[in-house]
Amino acid sequence: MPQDALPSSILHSWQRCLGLGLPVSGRRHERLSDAALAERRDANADWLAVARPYVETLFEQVVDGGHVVVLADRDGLILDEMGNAGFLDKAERVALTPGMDWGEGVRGTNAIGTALTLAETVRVRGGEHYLECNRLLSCTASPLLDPTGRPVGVLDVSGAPRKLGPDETAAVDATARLIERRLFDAHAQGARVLLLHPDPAQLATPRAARLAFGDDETLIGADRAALSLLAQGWGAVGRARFAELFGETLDHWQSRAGHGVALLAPAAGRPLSARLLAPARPATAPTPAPQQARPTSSPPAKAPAPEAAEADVAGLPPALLETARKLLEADIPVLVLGETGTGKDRFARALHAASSRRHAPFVAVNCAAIPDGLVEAELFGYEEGAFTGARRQGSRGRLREAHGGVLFLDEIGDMPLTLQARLLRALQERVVTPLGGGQPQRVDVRLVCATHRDLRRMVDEGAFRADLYFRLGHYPLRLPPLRTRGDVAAIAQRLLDVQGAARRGIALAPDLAAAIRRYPWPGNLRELDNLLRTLLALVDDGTLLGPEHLPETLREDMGLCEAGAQEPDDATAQLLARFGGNASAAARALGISRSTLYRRLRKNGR
Ligand SMILES: Nc1ncnc2c1ncn2[C@@H]1O[C@H](COP(=O)(O)OP(=O)(O)OP(=O)(O)O)[C@@H](O)[C@H]1O
Repeated sequence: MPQDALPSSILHSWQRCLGLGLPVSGRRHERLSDAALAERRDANADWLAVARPYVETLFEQVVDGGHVVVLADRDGLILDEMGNAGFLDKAERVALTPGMDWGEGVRGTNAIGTALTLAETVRVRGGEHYLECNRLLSCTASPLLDPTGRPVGVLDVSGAPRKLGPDETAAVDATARLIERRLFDAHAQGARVLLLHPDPAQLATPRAARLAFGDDETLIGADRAALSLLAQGWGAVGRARFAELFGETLDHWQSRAGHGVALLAPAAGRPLSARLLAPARPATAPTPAPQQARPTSSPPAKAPAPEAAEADVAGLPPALLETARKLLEADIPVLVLGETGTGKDRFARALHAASSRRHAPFVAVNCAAIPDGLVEAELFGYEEGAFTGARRQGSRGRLREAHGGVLFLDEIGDMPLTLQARLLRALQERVVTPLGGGQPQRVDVRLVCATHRDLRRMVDEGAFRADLYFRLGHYPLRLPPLRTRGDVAAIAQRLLDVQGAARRGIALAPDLAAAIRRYPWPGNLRELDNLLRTLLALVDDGTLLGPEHLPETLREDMGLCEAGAQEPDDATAQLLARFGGNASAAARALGISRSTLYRRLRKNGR
């Protein structure tokens, strides 16, 4: 064999097949009976349910009619296949169909079997297949590992050799990693999850590596990126303690870092930025065996701040929260700008939870919700009998209530002009004098303000005091509208997960995910979050959320109504009728996604 004529991975695979005495003409292999195949699918039901929605998306992305997308189990037995009818026929001829075994020892060098043997993404083109009959295929497969490093199955895209471009490998690999991420999330429920990356700005992106730790600080799950950052192998999972990996206990690190970004120094490798995710629900780690019980001297794990978890799912760069935290700690007022519903209030609470003042009060005042005449009394307090209607014993005022903690002035743009001067004075002098002539009181508050208004324009128009604006707006932070926060469907998926959708077997169908990506979300996170909460309240466990679950008004706004209005052609109408009008079931029977079915209906109906 001339050097470099073949990738070494293929050459070694050929040598393994030769060693097994496999004839290149192949042997006959029986298809598994329907009953046995159903049993194998049952045994793999958990990860198949996670993987299937991603397979549909991959199918839509890469498949041009000449390909199939395949899911096989960890032995290489094909469980599921999705493809265009024309190519399915071809696949059938080479037995690339459910119930057939594509392990390397049976079917020679091929993407499914060889990817499982090597535990890495593999591309096998045409003549690189060991069996002659498979040389009409070009395939890319990536093994799916659970967070302990155990292969659960394999994802494969196969087609005619000419039709596969270099992109397939990247798409298959990326989809496999997404599926593994979901397997990790399911596995790590209730555990402490650590995000890691050399660059802190990447911690909020899918590039962040992940580790999960059990109650006794043992590593119970990891992804490949995390292990490679720590120069560890899969053997560390289930064995290594946090302290062995990082030289201090997790409880200790957590008491220092909370849920903010902080540096961690791995025993091997360079320092990394890290952040602890707050679990979505109270930890339910298995009860430790008595001899493993945590020593009573170690500090108890801190209850996670729910606000921190919520800020995390909103697709905000963590650098934003970190910048705000630094301003707050330096006693510089934090001004948060953003359209309505972008999460300014939540952000302010997350900031408090991430700050050194998290155990001191967080006092929120909505300046737009208090009648003009009462804002002053509300903020500064009053002495007994200061004005008609005042409470007998007077009031301390919200500024003093926030003493030692954080005062959050929401809708600061709605504060009456007259009061702005008084607020400015209080901020400068750090003293408040209650209405009705009480003693001046010193206050120590850190200030966070928010508004959806354009304060600078208000200053130009004389509706907001310039001196107060310059006092508050040293470094305004703008929360981006939802439509510009990257993949809105991924944010929706995470919101669903936080609300327990995964536990109930509820997932987003690809066509709803696509509609969510297209829609501009004028009400931002409020609109998306409320919609998802409502859908979760309405649907049964195990539902694949599709456009049909949306309220009609939103379907119209999202432009999703026309498909139903078309006249389907006879054949498709009959098929739909056979499935009682259930488009999902009809699409599944055809091995296509529902949106492809609708597209086909529209085309044929015209
Ligand atoms: N980080 C988040 N995670 C999940 N949901 C969020 C998040 N931030 C905001 N939301 C959703 O949006 C709603 C509104 O959030 P919030 O009150 O913080 O927004 P806002 O920008 O202050 O709105 P407004 O300008 O109208 O006062 C919340 O009740 C919640 O449903």
